Amino acid sequence: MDYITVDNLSFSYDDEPVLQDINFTVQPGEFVILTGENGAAKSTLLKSVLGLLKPQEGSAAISKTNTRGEKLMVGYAPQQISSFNIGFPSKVLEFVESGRYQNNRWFKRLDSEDHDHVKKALESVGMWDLRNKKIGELSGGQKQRIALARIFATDPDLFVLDEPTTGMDKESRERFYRLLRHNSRVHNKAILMVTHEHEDIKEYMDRQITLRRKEDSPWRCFSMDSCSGHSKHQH
Ligand SMILES: Nc1ncnc2c1ncn2[C@@H]1O[C@H](COP(=O)(O)OP(=O)(O)OP(=O)(O)O)[C@@H](O)[C@H]1O
Repeated sequence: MDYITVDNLSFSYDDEPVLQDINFTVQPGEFVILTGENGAAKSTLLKSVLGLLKPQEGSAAISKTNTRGEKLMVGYAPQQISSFNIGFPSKVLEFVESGRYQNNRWFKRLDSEDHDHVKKALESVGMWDLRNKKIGELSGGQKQRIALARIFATDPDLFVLDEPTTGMDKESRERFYRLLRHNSRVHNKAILMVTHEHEDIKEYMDRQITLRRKEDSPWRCFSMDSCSGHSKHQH
């Protein structure tokens, strides 16, 4: 079963072709990174996968159900997620807890398991100690971390993350990658993450998809290994 299926996708902005003939799949349990230089249309590809942009040719689809036959939940972190403004709830802990409520599967009073989950999510981004802070008092980088913690708290089946570690130091990044790897290997989640830091991530990820182009043509998947849709990943 594939959580993401991209099939011969081509996309243009106002007749300006940016992506051509993209093919790949992402399966549950896989941690896949998407790389390419600035302007390689990585964000455009993520938005096409999510259905926020409609490709002119081909298709991108997300499975409607997870491996247990339930509605598949997606956790999306767009670029510059830290620029969000929040009215209520205003405290870090409440904000992350609200992610736990948002998921319909958890539409009940939060129990100790939920509180554990929220605590782990905040610890994973190094923000547990600041749980009682008001969001308005946080720096941009701290807002980014709690936004990611909230996504973890919703417990999605599929993570779609656009440069989530921007501004994090190496130690924080590695802690974040470890958490993603744990989510994919142990909990069978799928991860598609745009990143520039492909050196220190190599030991954590399963597969890398790179967008490159030849001369003036639009961006394409580079490397048939990662773009052919056949994963080497074993469950
Ligand atoms: N809404 C838009 N309208 C027109 N062109 C756009 C739009 N959004 C992006 N582009 C152009 O499409 C190309 C791909 O942009 P995109 O943001 O997807 O690339 P990216 O690989 O995510 O870049 P970066 O690494 O800098 O974040 C760029 O040339 C960009 O200028």
